[in-house]
Amino acid sequence: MRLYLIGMPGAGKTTLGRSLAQSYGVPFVDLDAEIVEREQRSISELFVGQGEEYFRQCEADALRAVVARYPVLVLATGGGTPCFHQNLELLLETGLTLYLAVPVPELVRRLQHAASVRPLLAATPDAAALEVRLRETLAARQRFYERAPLRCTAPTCSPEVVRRLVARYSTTA
Ligand SMILES: Nc1ncnc2c1ncn2[C@@H]1O[C@H](COP(=O)(O)OP(=O)(O)OP(=O)(O)O)[C@@H](O)[C@H]1O
Ligand SMILES: O=C(O)C1=C[C@@H](O)[C@@H](O)[C@H](O)C1
Ligand SMILES: [Mg+2]
Repeated sequence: MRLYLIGMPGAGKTTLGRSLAQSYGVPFVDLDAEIVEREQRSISELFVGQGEEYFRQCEADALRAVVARYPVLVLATGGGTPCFHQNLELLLETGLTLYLAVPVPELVRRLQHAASVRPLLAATPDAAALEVRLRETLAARQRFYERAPLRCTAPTCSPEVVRRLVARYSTTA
């Protein structure tokens, strides 16, 4: 089975994805890392140098390549992945998608020292500006994220909790 993690920047897709994959004993792929590998440039270089549209095309291409290569994996998507190029439809058709729902104040706590390396959050000089940016972004993305059949709400999103959710879903679906 392919398990896809979606959610806002800072939701913990990479962190949780890596430990979930380890506990299932299946490959872990981070889509942002995959894009960097394919393009041989950092996410910031792609965003700033080529623009968001170019980045979104790289992201869509990388997603399709990963899905074709791995019948079984845990995939940490990028924060915007489900919102462009029919990527959400692909995720819903080819695997089980879990939305990591984390309240904005918690995202601010996690990201305030790391926003500058995230291009979409780069121009946020302080926590208040970061919070505004995150709220706007979430408002635009929620309708995509909420189509995931599974959702886990912080602070309970441990690998154990997610494994239970997946097991319950798999026996009832
Ligand atoms: N459950 C958690 N509790 C507290 N902090 C966490 C938790 N999960 C992740 N973090 C911290 O939050 C930050 C962001 O986590 P992570 O990089 O996994 O998020 P992400 O969803 O992959 O973000 P992005 O979309 O930017 O790639 C990291 O500093 C990480 O250590
Ligand atoms: O939320 C977003 O749109 C992004 C999140 C990151 O994971 C990267 O995919 C990139 O910085 C864009
Ligand atoms: Mg990540």
